[in-house]
Amino acid sequence: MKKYKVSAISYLNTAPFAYGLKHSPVFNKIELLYDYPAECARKLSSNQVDLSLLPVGALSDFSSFDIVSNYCIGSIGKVRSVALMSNSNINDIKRIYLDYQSRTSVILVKILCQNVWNITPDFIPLKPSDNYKLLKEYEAIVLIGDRVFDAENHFAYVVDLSNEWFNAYGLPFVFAVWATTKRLPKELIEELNKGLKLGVNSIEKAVDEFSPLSISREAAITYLKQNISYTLDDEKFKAIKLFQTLSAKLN
Ligand SMILES: C=C(O[C@@H]1C=C(C(=O)O)C=C[C@H]1O)C(=O)O
Repeated sequence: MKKYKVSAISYLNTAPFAYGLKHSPVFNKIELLYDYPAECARKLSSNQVDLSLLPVGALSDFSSFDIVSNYCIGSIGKVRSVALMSNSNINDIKRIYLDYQSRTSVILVKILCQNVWNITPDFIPLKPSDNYKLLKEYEAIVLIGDRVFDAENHFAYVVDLSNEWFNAYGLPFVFAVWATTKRLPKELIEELNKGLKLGVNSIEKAVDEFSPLSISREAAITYLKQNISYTLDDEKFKAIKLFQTLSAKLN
């Protein structure tokens, strides 16, 4: 039987989903791939996979798609793992390096610069080989995922982008949704969602299976339970809409 290819995010925040899928009947029908978010988007748009945990910032790449789950990678207030880091105050930042792994947070930071902080820095893509420890004064970096757990210790200023969004708009934030460009069987989608549900209810076990874990087991559990919000509810759909409206208005 042909297996459906699924591109999931390789970070700790997706560990519960991966755990749930691996320990459910749906795992016989899928091949689970682990990619960084920008790759999840690229693989879906180039037809290399059937389903992705798709960064919301990449939704505009697709003329049509279906969101197939009421689970997502979201947050309500502080997310911890999506940060603007620098050694100078926000108002003094002249240049922001943008994580090549991200499609959503690199847009979110531009929305915040334009609408909330009122600053106009230059934006420069960060290369995989760049070393964030060499950042100059007046420069900042947006990083996402587990690398933030180490990087945040090297900077005087760490701004949580999801928290800034929450304070400005009073809404949760959605980083990625389960999306497809194909017509997938209803039964597969149902089984997928059962797997995702199992995962969201098995956070401790998901952490124990995830490696390498770059923070303590307790910190990982707290992060997944308190910072990541997995349900895609009406408020989160509102947030996606606002994000899309504001990104269309970027200079
Ligand atoms: C919460 C996070 O959100 C991530 C950020 C994304 C992006 O910026 O494109 C996409 C998916 C999420 O994994 C994180 O990476 O820590």
